Amino acid sequence: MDKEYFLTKVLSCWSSFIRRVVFCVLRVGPIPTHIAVIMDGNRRYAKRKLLEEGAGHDAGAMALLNLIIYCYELGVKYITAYAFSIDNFRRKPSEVQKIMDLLKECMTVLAKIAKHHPIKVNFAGNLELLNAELRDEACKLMGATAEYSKFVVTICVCYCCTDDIVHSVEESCREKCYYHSYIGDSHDDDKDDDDKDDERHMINLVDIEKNMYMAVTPDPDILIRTGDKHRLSNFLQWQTCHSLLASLSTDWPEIGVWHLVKVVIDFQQNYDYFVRKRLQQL
Ligand SMILES: CC(C)=CCC/C(C)=C/CC/C(C)=C/COP(=O)(O)OP(=O)(O)O
Repeated sequence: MDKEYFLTKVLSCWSSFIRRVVFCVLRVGPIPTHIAVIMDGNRRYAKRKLLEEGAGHDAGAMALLNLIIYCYELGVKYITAYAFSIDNFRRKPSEVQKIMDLLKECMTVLAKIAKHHPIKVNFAGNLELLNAELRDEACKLMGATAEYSKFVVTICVCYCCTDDIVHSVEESCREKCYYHSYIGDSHDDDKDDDDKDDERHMINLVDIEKNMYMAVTPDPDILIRTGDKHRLSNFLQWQTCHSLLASLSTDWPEIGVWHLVKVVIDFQQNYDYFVRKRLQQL
């Protein structure tokens, strides 16, 4: 056997063994239910490594797939990734095309994984903005994995949180208008009935949250942003008001298992806060 191949195999078995041991130890404490990620720093990584720009996105896609596997092994139930914002359409056409090609490749890989593991795949965002072929692929994958619930991967494409809010308010208005025209106005003079009627026509928090693209997942416990930037970039700001923000200086393609471990330890050290906030929301 080739010596180099043998050494790589031994190292990979060893690191997978260490990872499993560390995950066992982490599982003694609370494990976050939902981790969301802003994958920043792909182009800077490519530049630093003297690679073509697209190679940074390739490495970023690989890093995402690895993180999905680590989260699955650790027992995190939901992972959500910001793959492409509506604003990203303003980037160079070649870069937009590169990310769309990677999206297609990721769909193929996730579809293969879902054949052997109960993984549900969601795409959140305005999918109307995708080309028809990608949109069909996305819908097919969502349909094929809809029954699974053990582990949920959500890829945010053509997504912006402000767009999600506007879309949800529009959807809620449509529902209420439908209700209004279907039930009809009450014509009696009873003030109590009128007040109840008004309430039924008003949009409330439950309507808005129910109609958001992200309604398929609970709010994230942790939001990780790489690339040494400390902003939300229009990603899940509605859903992250009580989330732990982990801003990492590493570029996305270099995120690894030890970053995940560190972030989860941070979550465990702040766990009382999350429990308190959750109880207040009930
Ligand atoms: C599912 C899927 C398609 C994932 C793989 C591709 C991937 C990592 C997409 C992220 C795209 C993006 C616009 C990242 C922002 O960082 P940037 O690249 O603009 O980095 P910079 O801050 O260095 O410019």
